[in-house]
Amino acid sequence: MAEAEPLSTSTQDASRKPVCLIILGMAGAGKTSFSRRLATKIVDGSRPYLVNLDPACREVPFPANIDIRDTVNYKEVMKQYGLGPNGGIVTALNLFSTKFGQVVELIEKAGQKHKYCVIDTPGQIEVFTWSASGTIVTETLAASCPTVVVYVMDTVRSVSPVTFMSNMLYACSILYKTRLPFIVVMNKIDVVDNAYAVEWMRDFESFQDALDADGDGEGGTSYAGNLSRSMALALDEFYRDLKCCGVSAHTGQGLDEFITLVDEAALEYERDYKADWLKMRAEKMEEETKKSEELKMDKGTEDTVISKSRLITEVRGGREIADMYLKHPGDGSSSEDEGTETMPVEDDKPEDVMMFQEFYKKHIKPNNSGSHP
Ligand SMILES: Nc1nc2c(ncn2[C@@H]2O[C@H](COP(=O)(O)OP(=O)(O)OP(=O)(O)O)[C@@H](O)[C@H]2O)c(=O)[nH]1
Repeated sequence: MAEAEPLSTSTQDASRKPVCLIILGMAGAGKTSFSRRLATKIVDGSRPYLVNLDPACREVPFPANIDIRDTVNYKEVMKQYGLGPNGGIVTALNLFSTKFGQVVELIEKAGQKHKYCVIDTPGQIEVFTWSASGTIVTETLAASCPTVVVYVMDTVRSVSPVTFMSNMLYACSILYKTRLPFIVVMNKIDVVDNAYAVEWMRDFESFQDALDADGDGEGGTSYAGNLSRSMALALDEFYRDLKCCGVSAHTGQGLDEFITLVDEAALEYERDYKADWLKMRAEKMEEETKKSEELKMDKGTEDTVISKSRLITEVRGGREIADMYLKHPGDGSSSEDEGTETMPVEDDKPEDVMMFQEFYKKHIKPNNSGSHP
């Protein structure tokens, strides 16, 4: 395997980009606490550049350089568009992602002073991982900076083998979706040592034993237990090259090992992933250019060509497309209205019926062929 160039450590290097760490994990796993802990870590003379992407958090417990809450008021979004909390978070993130190109420019510049950029994401993992905005954010970052996905797992809750398996399946799905270097951070080791989790990953038998021993819990021979058993086999490949370490966001234990893994992952990005990302980006751009050219060719004259900018920014009635996008399907109707369909008003006035019958007699032949007289 080709040796990768080590990353420059000079703080004066204008072309150096920071290593971006996207912090993901299930609600309460400790993403924000871990980000706060990283915020205090000085590496090569600098602390990380910090980005908060959680629009709904009451306060950010670290000095964020970029905070989504400065751009999008999540409560206002909920109020204006009649959304619930989760709809508000998704919409706020969607709005922010339209500006993410500018955010990346700031992050790129930050590379001159900061070696790492830590990006904390919303509490509900699916809001980021399975949303269009999450994909835009991840792809925009990965196309310009070394990017690593950091999956924070709650080591205390994962002592249940079924919960552990749920975490691993989630982590695996994110790894294959993002196709980026990946680190599993087993958090809260000040409460429970993560050795059990490492053993379950390395030794299939020990995980099976844990499931058997969990007979009274969700494991044993229950449906979830059996599913976990078969999944453990499927995940063998995933575990093989997985980078993982135990940390405590509270005490700072394990942070040095984590930084070592991050540096390895950044080299891996340069060596194994960057070329793919650049290729993917070039292909996407080529495809877009081809599509817009095809559209022009298909439509021919200027009159019939749909203006692309008009399509993107405006819809019928002159409303901004963002307004339409933000409009919640439930807006303007109470919950009691759900499921009732408005029937078109029928306008069968007697004079209209007579007119129609006269028209019918005049124009339609008795054999109902529909041909004109
Ligand atoms: N003992 C211990 N508790 C921790 C640690 N990290 C986080 N916690 C606690 O776990 C809880 C959740 O931590 P957060 O940092 O808010 O977790 P999160 O994943 O950001 O949560 P959401 O964004 O709200 O989903 C808090 O009560 C933290 O104090 C740790 O390393 N050790």
